[in-house]
Amino acid sequence: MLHAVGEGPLAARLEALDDGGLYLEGGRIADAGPFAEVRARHPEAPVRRLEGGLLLPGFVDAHVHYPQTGVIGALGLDLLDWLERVTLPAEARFADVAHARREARTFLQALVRSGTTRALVFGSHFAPAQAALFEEAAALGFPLTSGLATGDRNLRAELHTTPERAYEENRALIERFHGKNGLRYAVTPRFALAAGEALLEVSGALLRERPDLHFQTHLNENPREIAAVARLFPAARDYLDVYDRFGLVGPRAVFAHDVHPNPRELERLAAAAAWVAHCPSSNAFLGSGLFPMRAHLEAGVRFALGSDVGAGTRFSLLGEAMDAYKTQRLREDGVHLPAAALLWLATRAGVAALGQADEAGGLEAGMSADLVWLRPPPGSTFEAVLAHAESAEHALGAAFALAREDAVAAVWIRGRLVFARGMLQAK
Ligand SMILES: Nc1nc2[nH]cnc2c(=O)[nH]1
Ligand SMILES: [Zn+2]
Repeated sequence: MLHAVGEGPLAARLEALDDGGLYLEGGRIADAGPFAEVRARHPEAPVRRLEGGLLLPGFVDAHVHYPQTGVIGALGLDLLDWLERVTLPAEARFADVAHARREARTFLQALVRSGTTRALVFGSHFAPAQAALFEEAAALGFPLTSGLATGDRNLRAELHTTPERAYEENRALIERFHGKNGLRYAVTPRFALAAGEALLEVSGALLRERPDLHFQTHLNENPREIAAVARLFPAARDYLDVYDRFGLVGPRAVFAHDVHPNPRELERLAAAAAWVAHCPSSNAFLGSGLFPMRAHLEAGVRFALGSDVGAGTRFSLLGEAMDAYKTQRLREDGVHLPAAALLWLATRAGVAALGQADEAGGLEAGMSADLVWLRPPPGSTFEAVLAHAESAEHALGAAFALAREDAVAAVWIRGRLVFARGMLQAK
């Protein structure tokens, strides 16, 4: 078993035990260490043996879209055309709540089968569809942070709301779900291109009324998008400033992408202790660009990893970590990311972005028992490489390169088995 420790991606170290043991109590890790020692301290406890493979903390996805599972893989488009031609039509179908509920189940299953045990999820534009997601997450015991996506221009008419309606629907959803059953609410205007001033004002008002809410949106993803935002908000200094003027830039905010920031925006994100969700497979897929990680690190801007499904090409945070690594290899100023940094980004960074760093992200005593057991499918390349791995770094590197959904053997959230290969879902 292994996890990453340390204060940031570049300070991260791996802690690994060949024959480790965890003692679970009330959904938490109550004791951890070498198996023989943990066993000796808890001689009566029932034992579940996990032979082979790697036991890791569950992954945390800091940016993923609930209504977009079905659009993964729509080739050949950049952000604005992809939204108009493929994604917004698919999202319009969530007006049908029966469709939405089926998709909510599929979406949550896709997360857990990929080893994701917590996530910040971009919601649907339809309040009943959003309620269905919260209900399904509560039924599964998935610690979801999410909110109603809102926009009042430049989408499709069916997806548009009004500032008044957005306020009322947000309030009702917050009342029903926030802080209950492990669910948390995030105010979620889609992006500045789709949100008029009054809608952004409503978003700020909701955050002022309830300072324990989270906030998420998109930022600086694509040059055409950035130019359009500048035309819509001529008084704003830059893209981030559009949000800042409405009180939306703070430590509980997560801005997806930020592929093309200017130095002022980086400085402001750092000063506000806001988070960026780096979504490498999406940025490659839509041709949005190569994330300037060094500039974020040098400015002191914190970032986590997001799959950004459906522009992202799979739910696996192992895959996103590999793509983050490759993206840096492709930049002249790229940051070298060792295995410990990638694991830190896939676990500790996401929980910190969600304000849950003390709750999950590692295997130390006191943490929620959110676990993923990777075991190579028999005959797989992952199995062959793992057999040769002589260090935890190499084993983990093989997992980032090769392990995807089919290598996830079992997943626990708060100590409860939520997925085991071969079973639809273990309750
Ligand atoms: N990648 C991505 N960027 C967006 N910007 C606004 N909406 C979206 C979306 O659905 N996906
Ligand atoms: Zn997104």
